[in-house]
Parts: sequence; C-alpha cells; structure tokens
Amino acid sequence: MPLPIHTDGLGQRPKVLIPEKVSTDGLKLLQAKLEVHERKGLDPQDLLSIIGEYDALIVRSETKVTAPVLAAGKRLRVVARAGVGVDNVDLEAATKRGIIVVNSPTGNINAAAEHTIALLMSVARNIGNACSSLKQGKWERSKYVGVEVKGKTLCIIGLGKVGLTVARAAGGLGMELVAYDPYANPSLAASANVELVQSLDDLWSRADFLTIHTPLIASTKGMIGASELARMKPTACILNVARGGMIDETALLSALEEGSIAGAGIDVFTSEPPQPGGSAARLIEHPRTVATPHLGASTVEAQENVSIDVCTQVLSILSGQLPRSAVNAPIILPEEYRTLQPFVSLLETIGSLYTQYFSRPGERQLRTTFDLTYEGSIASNTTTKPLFAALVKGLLSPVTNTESLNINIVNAELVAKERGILINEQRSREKAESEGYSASVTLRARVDPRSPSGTRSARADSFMAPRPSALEDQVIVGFVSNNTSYIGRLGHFSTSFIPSGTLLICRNHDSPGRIGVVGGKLGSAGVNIRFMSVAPVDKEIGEESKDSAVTDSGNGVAPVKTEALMILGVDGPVEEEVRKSLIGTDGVLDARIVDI
Ligand SMILES: NC(=O)C1=CN([C@@H]2O[C@H](COP(=O)(O)OP(=O)(O)OC[C@H]3O[C@@H](n4cnc5c(N)ncnc54)[C@H](O)[C@@H]3O)[C@@H](O)[C@H]2O)C=CC1
Ligand SMILES: O=C(O)C(=O)COP(=O)(O)O
Repeated sequence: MPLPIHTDGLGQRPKVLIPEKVSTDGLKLLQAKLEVHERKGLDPQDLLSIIGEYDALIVRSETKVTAPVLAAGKRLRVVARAGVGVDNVDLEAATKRGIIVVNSPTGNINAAAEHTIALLMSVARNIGNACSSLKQGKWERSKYVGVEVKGKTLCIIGLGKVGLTVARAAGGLGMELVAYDPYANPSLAASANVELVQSLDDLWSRADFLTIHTPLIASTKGMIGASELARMKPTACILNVARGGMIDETALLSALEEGSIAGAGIDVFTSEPPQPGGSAARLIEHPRTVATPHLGASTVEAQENVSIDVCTQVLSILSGQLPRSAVNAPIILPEEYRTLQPFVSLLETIGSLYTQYFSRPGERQLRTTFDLTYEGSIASNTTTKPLFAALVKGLLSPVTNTESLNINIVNAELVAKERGILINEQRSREKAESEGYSASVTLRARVDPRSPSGTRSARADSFMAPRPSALEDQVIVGFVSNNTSYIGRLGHFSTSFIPSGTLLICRNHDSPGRIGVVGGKLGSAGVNIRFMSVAPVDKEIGEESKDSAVTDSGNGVAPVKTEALMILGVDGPVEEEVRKSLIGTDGVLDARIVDI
C-alpha cells in the first residue's frame, strides 16, 4: 500500500519537473499528490537555475542530467528516465549524492524492436526514397527494386530485451539469426533460434543485415568503425536503433559513398538533433540511408507504459518506499523491505548512540572497524543494505549534517568509505533466539590503535571513533519488540530500555543510594525524569571478571562486576554544569548525555 507523501515544513507538496514530452497517463497519477511542472524546451542553463526547487526530475533522452545539474538539485531525491537508456544521466554523480535513478526497462522494448524491423524493411525495399519520389509526382518502379529479407542472415550485437525481440520478429520473417553478446542467456538464444558466436570477428562477413542493441557504455563506444565496415559484404545493410556513438558516423558515410556497404537504417545519432553540416547530418542526407529522428520508443503504447512505470516509481520513492527498477540501487523485494523496516530505525539509533555514548570530548580519536552482526530471523534477509545505510547515517548524524549528505541505500557505502568507516556485516541465525528475542543486532567496534586521527585525512567531518578506555568494550546490542527499538546491552552492561529523547547515562558503583543521589541533583536543577532503568554488568562479563572484581578507580577504566549503569530518560536539556556535578561524588563514576 502506498504510504502518504509528506509536504515540506511550509505545507508545500513535493515538486516534480518534466522538461520533455511524457505521456499524460503517468502524469495523472502524480497530479493528485505532487506539484507537476511540465517545462518543455528548457535550455541547460534554465535547467540549472530551476532544478534546486524540485524533489523529482522525469526525463527522456534529450535532457542531459549532468553532475552540475545534480549538484544544483539540492532537494532532488529521484531522477526518472521514462525509457531504457540512462546514458544521458551522470550515474556516478547521482549515486554520490544519494539520488536514486530509475528507468523503465521494459516499457518500450517492443516499440524499439518494431522500429528496427521497420527500418530493416525500409532499407531492404527503398521505402523512404520511393515514397518521396512518388510524392514528387514521379513513377520510378525500376529504380527502387529491393531485396527480400527471407533467407538472409541478420547479425545482432547485443541480445538483450530489444535484441531478442528483434530476433523473434526477424525469425518470423524467415531470417537466419546470429548474435554476439558475451552475457547472453544461451537457452533464450536457442529458444529464438539464434546462433551465438564467441567473437565480433565471427559476425562481420556473415551479415546481410547487422543490427546493434547494446547500451552506450565504454566497451560499445566506437564499436563499429572503418575496419569493421570494411569486412562486411558490399550488399550488407547496417541498422542502429540503440544509440549514436556506437557506430562511427564518418566511417559509415564513407562506406556508403565507396559502396563497401549497401545501406543504413539509423534512428539515433551522436548528437541529437544532428549538428547542421556535421557527420550525422551528412549521413542522413545520403541516398542509401533511411533515417528517423530517434523514434524507436515513440509509439502511443510505449509512451503510456514508460510514463506509468516511472511515475509510479517516483511516487514510491517520494513516499519513502523502494522503486521497482532503480539503476543505481539494489533491488529489494517489498516483503523483504517490510521485515527490515523496524530494524532501519533501530540501526540508526544504535549508530547515533554509539557516536554519542562512546565519545570522550578532548580524547584523541582513532579510526574504527565495526563488526555488525544480524542475529536470528533478520539474518535470513537476502539484503541488509537499508540497515547498513541506517547505521552509517546514525554514526554520522551527531557529528555532521546528514540531511545534506542524504545518506541512503544508494550512497551509504561510498559515504562510509569516504569517512573512514569500515563495517563488516555478519549473520548468525541462532544467537538472538538463545537470548530470548526473535532477532537482534550487535554492533561491536574495533579501534585500530595504529591509525590515530589526522594520519589519513584532514577532513573536519571525517568520522573518528572514540579511543576506548583500556578495557572498555564498545558494544551495543539492540532488538525490536512490537515495532519498538530496545537497547539490550551497552558496553559491559546488560539492559533493556527504549532509546528515545534525551538520555542521561550514568556509570556508578553498584551499591544502594545511587539513584537517590542522581535523582536529587537533577530535581534541584529542575530536570524532570521520564523513566529510569538500571543495568548491571552483563552476566557473561560478570563471570569473566568474578575473580578480578575490584573497585573502579573512577577514571573510566576497567568496568567490573561492582559497577552498574543508570539510564534516565529526561525531559529537556541537562546543563553541562549539572552533568559534571554528578561525576566523582557518591559513587557516580561517569555521566553522559545522549540525544536520540
Ligand atoms: N531508439 C530508441 O528509441 C530506443 C533505444 N533503446 C536502446 O536499445 C539498447 C538496448 O536496450 P535493451 O535491449 O532494453 O537493453 P538490455 O540491457 O536488455 O540489452 C543490452 C544487451 O547488450 C549486451 N551487451 C552489453 N555490452 C555488450 C558488448 N560489448 N557486446 C555485445 N553485447 C553487449 C548485454 O549483455 C545485454 O544483453 C539500449 O541502448 C537502449 O537505450 C531502447 C529503447 C528505445
Ligand atoms: O528508451 C530509450 O533508451 C530510448 O532511447 C527512448 O528515448 P526517448 O524516450 O524516445 O527519448
């Protein structure tokens, strides 16, 4: 069920910018919940100047979503591509900023495949030239004699969704099918009667028609140049309904001019629209080229599909749910996300509690590795990305502005790496049940004694773990009960409290009268106590330290069996003077304030 979309603090609905023609079928879904601004014909400068107002951006292939656009999009949470190819979106920059990029991976593949077949037939039967000749009042039947495709070999580079759909349709036309795709599914290829070859070198000389259906990526850029074209039959025709940039346009034009290939059917160009007088424009003008202005996805049906697909995903993301097809985020099934959700809040709390509770102001700080263990039922989830992201956010929230970092499943790993936070995730199915809960999480810090602060990075906001006192155990155990987060262990102490609001956490001698002392001092300072919980030394540690139990010297070293924690939920802030006044007298060894 979709969650409500919240307005901002000023009661405004989230805003979505649509600078290209996107079908109204999807936009209608948005209009009820969002402010939808269709602004066609924006130039790059206009886009830069207005993008800062928007929470979502929906584009097709024309809008270049560059790093500067994403940087200016301070509120942007999602860039949706109403189509397949995301080569016009700077994915790396979006990931860094935690902006989810979604696309519609299947909505227009049939349209693209049908358009490929249309170009194939147009090239084979001279449809474009014959049509314009007829419109000029001519009747040139012998000039436009074509070839049949039945029995001819169609070579396909990229046997993905579009490539396979083209193969099936071309198979229906009686064509022989050969494909090169190092990642193709052999059984799908076999089911469409496609012969898969091991190398591109096996294709060039076999093709009567050659069609390309790969994404535009480093390995496909400039894939077909002069030397490849030179190896093709002079009767061969080449088709491109994928992306400009994969075929060298100048080389293709020369091959057509020299007659080393027979024809071309081209829908996509290196620069769209083509620069007047440039290589694409000259290629389009060639009499044996059939060209269309990037119309592969331009059918009513495909535009409805992609529009509804991406608009639904925009709504999901803006209501805090996960999209169906994010390009730069892991796929998480909805039912899996539901089981993880209560733990997301727990992990954020544990992270924040860790940073606030274990920090000692003024102490030299060190870089840390965390062991994060999921125990019990939660350990069987296939992904824990949302939990990882929540922990990173929690660890950083007390020391940096996490709002501006927008930490989420998209960028959490990157942010953690940049801040020197190393998190090892582990799973244990049994442990939590033996402790009496169905699932729990343990965060244990291992501080690297060889890397004092400042040795690796001069960043002021880099995460530095607090230096632990000699024997301090930096561990937090949390669990969820009735959708509420609980802390079950803090350092050496076994406890059970709900971490929320302002907490005063005191470590004291485990002897009568401590509560009265702290309560009295807080009372005279006008601080109201909401709840209180006493935490003895965890039983495992108690066993270990039985023989060595000595009284603490009061310097924060060597917690022993004779100590306990007192956790007080208090209303409002506790002045620093009041906190300090609690320490050192009447058996109170330490007092720390934590805000959750
Ligand atoms: N002209 C238009 O309006 C449209 C164009 N497209 C374009 O069509 C292309 C294909 O789309 P889909 O089939 O949906 O993508 P897809 O991801 O399903 O398939 C791409 C295939 O290319 C293969 N591939 C990747 N690198 C390769 C390489 N170096 N050599 C050989 N094969 C390689 C992959 O293994 C994959 O099987 C994309 O570039 C997309 O942008 C898609 C829809 C409409
Ligand atoms: O989906 C794709 O990859 C396309 O190329 C379609 O582009 P368009 O949305 O028509 O600008």
